[in-house]
Amino acid sequence: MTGIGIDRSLRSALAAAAAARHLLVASDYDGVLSPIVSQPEDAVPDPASVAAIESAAALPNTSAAVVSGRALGDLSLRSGLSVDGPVTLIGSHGTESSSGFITEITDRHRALLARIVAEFDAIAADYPGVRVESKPISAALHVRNAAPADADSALLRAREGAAGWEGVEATEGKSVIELAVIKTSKGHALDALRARTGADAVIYLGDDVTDEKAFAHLGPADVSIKVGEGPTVATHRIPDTDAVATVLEFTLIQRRDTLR
Ligand SMILES: O=P(O)(O)OC[C@H]1O[C@H](O[C@H]2O[C@H](CO)[C@@H](O)[C@H](O)[C@H]2O)[C@H](O)[C@@H](O)[C@@H]1O
Repeated sequence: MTGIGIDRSLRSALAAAAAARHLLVASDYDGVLSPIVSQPEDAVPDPASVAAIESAAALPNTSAAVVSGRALGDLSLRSGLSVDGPVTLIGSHGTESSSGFITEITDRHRALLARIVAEFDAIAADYPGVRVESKPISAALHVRNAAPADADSALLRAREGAAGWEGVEATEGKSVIELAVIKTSKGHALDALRARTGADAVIYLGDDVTDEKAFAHLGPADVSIKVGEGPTVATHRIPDTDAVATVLEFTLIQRRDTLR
């Protein structure tokens, strides 16, 4: 793998990061390791990307992580990566880690989450194809499989209703609105990972709105890579999950060369 398919500026940024004393390779899951599909439970990762991440995590002075909006257990199940394994898994948009919740969940949080789920269930019941995903600190209203007018109405009801309740944090992503009962930030999760690993360079790949918080926490020695279309603060862009595998394999080869 020579990095064919990724542009020269990204190749040289990856090579520079791969020469760091300690490298952290971190990636989003949906839309990055796995293509976007109709049903969340059908999201299967590209085996080449997972193999490259696992191989990176096995190298000296090199750490690897997957940072996802999915619940931690679901992320482990879909990715095939163990919660206790060498690749660190972070779920719930940076709020759940393999060592437990980063923020404590109280009875008030649980009660608010139950109200959100009930509200989402009521919305979903009115629009065929709309479904609710319930997670430890949030609920997601998925509209990908609804007729366009129904999808718009369902999202509007969520925006004008529960999204405005006190203590609720709303995030919109790919055909989804998600309401969380505690503040989430993939950026803070990356900061914590950087501090824990002592990484002096971070490579992060993401495709969605919540990944922008991660990109915003990266500095000049890091490499931020947006996957697909849409506005971004990332400094590099690649088209799809095939290119993700190319980037991860190229990074692995560069890192092995550095360590040789
Ligand atoms: O942070 P990520 O790993 O990208 O997770 C973001 C959300 O991903 C999932 O939903 C998205 O992917 C589904 C499967 O491709 C797709 O059907 C859905 O339309 C997308 O919004 C997941 O279900 C959510 O919990 C994550 O927050």
